[in-house]
Amino acid sequence: MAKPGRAAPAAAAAKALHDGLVVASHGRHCLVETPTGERLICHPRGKKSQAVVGDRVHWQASEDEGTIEQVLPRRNLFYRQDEIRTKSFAANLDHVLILIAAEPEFSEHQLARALIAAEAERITPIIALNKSDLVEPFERAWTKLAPYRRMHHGVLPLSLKASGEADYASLMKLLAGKSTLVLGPSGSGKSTLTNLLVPGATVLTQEISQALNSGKHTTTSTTWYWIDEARTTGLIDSPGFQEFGLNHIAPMQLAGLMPDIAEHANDCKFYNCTHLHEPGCGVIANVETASSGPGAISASRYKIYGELFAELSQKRY
Ligand SMILES: Nc1nc2c(ncn2[C@@H]2O[C@H](COP(=O)(O)OP(=O)(O)OP(=O)(O)O)[C@@H](O)[C@H]2O)c(=O)[nH]1
Ligand SMILES: [Zn+2]
Repeated sequence: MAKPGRAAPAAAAAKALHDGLVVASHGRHCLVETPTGERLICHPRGKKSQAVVGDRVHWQASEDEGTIEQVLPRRNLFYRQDEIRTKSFAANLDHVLILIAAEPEFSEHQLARALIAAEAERITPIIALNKSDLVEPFERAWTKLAPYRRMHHGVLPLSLKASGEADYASLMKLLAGKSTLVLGPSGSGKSTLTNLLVPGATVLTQEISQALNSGKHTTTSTTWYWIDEARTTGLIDSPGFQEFGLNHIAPMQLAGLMPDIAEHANDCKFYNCTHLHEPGCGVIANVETASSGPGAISASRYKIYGELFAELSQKRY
């Protein structure tokens, strides 16, 4: 039997805290990557501090798996919240890339909601419109996106299937050295994009979800991929773009989170203007009309503002 004094260094080694990055999560299990690139399954310690993809953690070894001892402070957390639950997508993001396509037709509401959620966490949104090879539907979608092309950083046109190489270059200009969450409705080309940027991503995802769920076939969970070998550019894939709940946002915050509306929200007569009906409202005065010039707030964006304001005012606490 080892003398008590001898056991101390081994016990200390087992208790050592290591740095890690959460690269996938399934239920309460996570896949954690070490600074040298090894990956291991970790479980949270107790009920608190559920880690999400993108989290930096301190973990401790326990046999061949690990325990997450601490989730380090996050710089942001991208999530949606409806009446029933909160769903966290990922933490510590530089960008949210919203991928929509000429076909199937995208929902402007959904797009506006995702942009507001990104803005609320100070994450730079990038909008990309895929399938530019489908000329007519692309033209229609491009026109519908006019207010969005003037905001944020414009809209990036893509044709992921037809001109992958050129798209790879234009995407990498924006994404290099950053961590980016990809979101988009079904059929917009998310898998095509992920496989273009990370060849073999689909296979990797299957392996990860099997590891996290003891080999059972599961729906894909949120997964972090490295685009480059040096592991500086991260791409995060996440299922689920429907029902983008914004219950965590107060109605009076909304205008500030919609850049085209925010631009005029300081020109109102009343400091607590809701921009819905007040006289002397800078927003209402700038909503596009038949005779308004460029730079006006689009009627569809103002309508979405009103609908969201009503929805968020009704929420129950
Ligand atoms: N015409 C055209 N089709 C494309 C383009 N990019 C992707 N597609 C097609 O669009 C369909 C959907 O692409 P996916 O990459 O599977 O889309 P997804 O967003 O992953 O879809 P889900 O798996 O349903 O979430 C596929 O049939 C692709 O081949 C493009 O640039 N042009
Ligand atoms: Zn106003």
